[in-house]
Amino acid sequence: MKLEKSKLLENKTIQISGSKSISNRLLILENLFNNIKIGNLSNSQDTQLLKKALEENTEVVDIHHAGTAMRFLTSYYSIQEGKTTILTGSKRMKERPIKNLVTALQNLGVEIEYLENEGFPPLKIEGRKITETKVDVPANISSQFITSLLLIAGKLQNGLEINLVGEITSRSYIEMTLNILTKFGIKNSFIGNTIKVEATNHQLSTINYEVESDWSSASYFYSFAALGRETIHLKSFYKKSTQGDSAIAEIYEKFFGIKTTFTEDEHKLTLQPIENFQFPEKIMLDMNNCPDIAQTLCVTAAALKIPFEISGLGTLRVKETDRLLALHNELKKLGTETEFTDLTITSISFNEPDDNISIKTYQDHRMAMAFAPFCLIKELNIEEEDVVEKSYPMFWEDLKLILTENS
Ligand SMILES: O=C(O)C1=C[C@@H](OP(=O)(O)O)[C@@H](O)[C@H](O)C1
Ligand SMILES: C=C(OP(=O)(O)O)C(=O)O
Repeated sequence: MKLEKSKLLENKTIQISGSKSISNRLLILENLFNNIKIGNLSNSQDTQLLKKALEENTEVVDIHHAGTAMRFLTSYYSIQEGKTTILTGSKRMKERPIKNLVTALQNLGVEIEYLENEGFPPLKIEGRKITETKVDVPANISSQFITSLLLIAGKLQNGLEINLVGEITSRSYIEMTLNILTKFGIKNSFIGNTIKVEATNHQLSTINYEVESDWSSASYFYSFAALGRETIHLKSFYKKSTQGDSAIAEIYEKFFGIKTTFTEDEHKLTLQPIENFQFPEKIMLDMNNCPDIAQTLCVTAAALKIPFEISGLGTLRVKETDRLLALHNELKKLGTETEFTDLTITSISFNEPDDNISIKTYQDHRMAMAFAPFCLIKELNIEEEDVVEKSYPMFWEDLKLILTENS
């Protein structure tokens, strides 16, 4: 996608589709408990793939790049008694770890076989009735393993007690899952490192669940507002969100002077630049709780030439691509040199951007969307633009509503 140097139009409103994370949890629960009417379901490819897999119920399921779908379905198929499922995905999915989840399910009595490499998809899953009640799960690689078990926990004969071992990563996503279980009437507790979910054999009453729009998608508009210094409105969001990425509002107010106000009746956010805002000398931030907005922030900071040191990023290396390496490579083209470890990325220097910038996206939707706001500074090309489909298929269309190609 060739993006000309553009200006941000004033006071435009963007309607963002439902949260991918919430939608994917609801689809699994809907299938297990059948008591929900979902509104504003995510239009992301990941959600569509999960929906299709659940509807078609075939023997071989290819989930492409959808990490949550891969992880959530692993537990889901584990309790489909008497059914054998082969669960596979894209080339990258076969490099994304799943061992901690598979071992937990094996310890609960499920038969799961690795069909290619030990610890990675594809998997052959023999569905079973799980009667065991306790399991240990290392919590430092991906919170999706824990959510996956939590989503089936209420359906197990005796409920489930999960002991989280080690440091807990992406904790906000575990809390989101528990919050949704509570809304469903599935009793749970999270004390210290132990999560307990009660068996839910009784009939649950039907609920209407209106999915809040996706805060990870909203993050790109915070970046546009920070660079373009015009007001943008976003719908449909709630004041108290269950999405950890809603931290973007506080982060962008503190570091980039973008104030968020909320209009209750319209579920609308207004992102308004604070006049004469004094940018910080350095941004130091732990983003372990909101890893999906780390790329957004790094590009905004790079574009504004604000030094940054972002930590808590261990999971970035095993997402759609190695996001730390991808950021390091592509920020260079914007003139920003960085260094990174397994957990951090730090800016070293800011120079002039390249003449002809062409950003590689490494099959990662967030690389494409995070770099797009740089068009407010200089024209650039975003390679393989279709990657945005994974979470935000309308992204390029929506940009047309807020940009004028006019330097
Ligand atoms: O549970 C979820 O919906 C997600 C959890 C996070 O993954 P990790 O726990 O692997 O960091 C996040 O990055 C992903 O986009 C969605
Ligand atoms: C990491 C992501 O997704 P997943 O792990 O579900 O593939 C993401 O959307 O940024």
